[in-house]
Amino acid sequence: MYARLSASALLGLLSLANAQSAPSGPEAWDDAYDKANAALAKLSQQDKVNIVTGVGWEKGPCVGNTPRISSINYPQLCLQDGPLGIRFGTGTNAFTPAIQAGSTWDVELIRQRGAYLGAEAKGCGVHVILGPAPGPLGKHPNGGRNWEGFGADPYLQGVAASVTIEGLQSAGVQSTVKHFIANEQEQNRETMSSNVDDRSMHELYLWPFAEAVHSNVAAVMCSYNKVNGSWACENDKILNGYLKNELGFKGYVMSDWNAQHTTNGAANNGMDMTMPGSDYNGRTVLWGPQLTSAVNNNQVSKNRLDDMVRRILASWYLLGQDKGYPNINIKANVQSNHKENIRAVARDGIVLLKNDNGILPLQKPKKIALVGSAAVVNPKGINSCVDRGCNTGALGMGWGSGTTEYPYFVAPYDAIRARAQSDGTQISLQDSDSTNNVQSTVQGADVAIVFITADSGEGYIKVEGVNGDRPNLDPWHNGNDLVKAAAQASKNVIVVVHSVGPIVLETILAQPNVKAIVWAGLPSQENGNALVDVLYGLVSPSGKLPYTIGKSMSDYGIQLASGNDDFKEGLFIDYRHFDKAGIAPRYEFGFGLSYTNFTYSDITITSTAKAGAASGATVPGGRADLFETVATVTATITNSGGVEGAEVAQLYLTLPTSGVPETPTRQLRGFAKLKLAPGAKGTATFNLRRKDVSYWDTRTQNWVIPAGVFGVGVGASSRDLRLNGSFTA
Ligand SMILES: OC[C@H]1O[C@@H](O[C@H]2[C@H](O)[C@@H](O)[C@H](O[C@H]3[C@H](O)[C@@H](O)[C@H](O)O[C@@H]3CO)O[C@@H]2CO)[C@H](O)[C@@H](O)[C@@H]1O
Repeated sequence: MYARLSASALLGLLSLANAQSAPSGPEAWDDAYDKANAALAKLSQQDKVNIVTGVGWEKGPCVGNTPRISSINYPQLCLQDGPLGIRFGTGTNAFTPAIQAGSTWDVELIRQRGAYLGAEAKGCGVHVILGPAPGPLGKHPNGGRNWEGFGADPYLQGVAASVTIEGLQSAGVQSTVKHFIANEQEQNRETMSSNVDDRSMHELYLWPFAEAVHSNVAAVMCSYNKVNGSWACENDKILNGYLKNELGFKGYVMSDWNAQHTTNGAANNGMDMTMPGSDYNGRTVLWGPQLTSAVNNNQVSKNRLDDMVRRILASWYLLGQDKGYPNINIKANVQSNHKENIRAVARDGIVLLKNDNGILPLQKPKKIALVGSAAVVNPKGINSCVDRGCNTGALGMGWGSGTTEYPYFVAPYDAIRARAQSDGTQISLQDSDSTNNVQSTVQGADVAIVFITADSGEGYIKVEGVNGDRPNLDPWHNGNDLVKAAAQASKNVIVVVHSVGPIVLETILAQPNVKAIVWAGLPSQENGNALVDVLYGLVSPSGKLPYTIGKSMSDYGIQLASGNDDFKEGLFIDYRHFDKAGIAPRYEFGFGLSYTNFTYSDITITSTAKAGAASGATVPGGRADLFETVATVTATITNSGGVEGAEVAQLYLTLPTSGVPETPTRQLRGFAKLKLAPGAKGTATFNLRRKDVSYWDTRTQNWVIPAGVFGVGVGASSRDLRLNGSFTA
């Protein structure tokens, strides 16, 4: 269980004071279901079919729409992307992408991000926001849509998705967690089968969805791919088996856009709403009149249709959307002060990877050289590429349906120039990626800051030959050569990386004059401001990597599937693979430097964990006792350096080996971010729930706490465990 933290908590709590409280607890649904049942009794069969069928692609104000049902005052329902903002909005913000939010490891900042996005959605009359997206989980370091989620670990994804949903729904908006499930790559996503074993499904891919259901998420979006041979949107095992029965999901399942394949298969196997209701040409419609015929012919039961409608109406009532919800206006001006959260997430997600001789923070240099096209704003305009489908100028997010329009964009050059003016620093700028002029740009500068990028996105857009997933982990635009050229001309090179995911840094690290690497991730509209905050030491960097940076792509031990994917790596993705294979990463999962130092001391462990299987009633998310605390670990963190900073203390658990099938060496099971003044101490508290100390037993189909000794490691990264202890179950 994650621990609550002090960094940003106050800001978050103050800003949420006016928000509605999020629906919580299993009882939250009871009242909603009573209302839904009363409304259902007033509906004709045609009304019911209308509630479950989108009106067709581009036939309404939102990316997804269902018709108004006046007899129960049910509105034209508006479903809109996405995970970081209101797609196609003009008076909205472009929130920081989820991968950057994951990189902050700051629970309250992430919750606030959700609440602010929810407030913007509600202000636009959007009933259903299509996010968050903890699927893909990130098993492929080059997966095109990984940046839409929070990082390559189910626990981190689960915590971040949960608090995002709680934030969104506290604003009165229905949240949709997606893409369900095992949609890990863009290549062939609409034809392939993800063949996943039962244990990996539970311990990796289903985990964040279970946490989302536990947070009472209103909707789940089924994905394009097949799962173990049948389409995700008509897959009885995953929709009825896992989601509705095992996890006790009370909301509704909507299709990804055009992910439905058959009328009856989808209806009879657990899908509840079809989106957008037609294909992109408006020709093929699988529900609507077809569903009516199927019900009239008894191919789909009336009970099943009622169940779909009841789930959709219950979610609408759960969020209180039956009372005074704003009219739909995607163009409403709803930005408020939300850019403060966007800057904070962009800044606190920056990971300092290298800082030789304390070159950072900058101390009023006389002259700075800025090198690279990513230093400046896209010269064609900040929103010139549809769904951000280009990598031109400074990078703020990946591309695809999970993007939104930027209301403004502060590029690194804009923010550094403003700071330089007040410091009296001279700036020379090269806003191209050509190596020819680097020497002259850099000449006479105290430091040269080189900007490099890597981009990816959704497969319906191709950017510079990339069809969504990246073909390699190299920087784009000749980034290695650009850094080399700068390092030949300057003794003090700082590399700033804006990237959707890992880049292989070996060429860059081979340049002795590269003194610092600032992993600035995907900072959205506050790109430059966030960077200046860190470069100049207005804050100490406090982000930690939400994925592993390997020394080569082959070190990840995984390749995109060209046909079906048998998920042969099982549980061993990202750091779990590096640990098992004994491969030293370049920068490990959870790594990040600071301008100060933290020392770890005084670990305490108390446990009531007893070996055995989970039991008890099913609540949203699974059996009730899975969410009960069975062990508590505390550690003292001291800021032993000279400046204020925030540390993300991480807890990794090692299960007993005897009697348990092969399990990763260690797995993240808790984290706490503590903001500490120089000399100050704080306590990181990790509450481990039954689920956190269990494995999925495929034989008994249950979570089991194994008998034996559990290893507990607490530290600054997955490979820097400063305190160790154990407990026995
Ligand atoms: O937006 C809702 C969900 O849609 C999926 O992405 C789709 C995206 O929204 C849509 O704009 C895009 O449409 C293009 C279509 O694929 C292409 O064939 C046609 O030529 O052009 C269309 C317009 O650009 O299709 C996307 C799916 O392929 C997302 O997966 C999901 O996450 C969104 O929430």
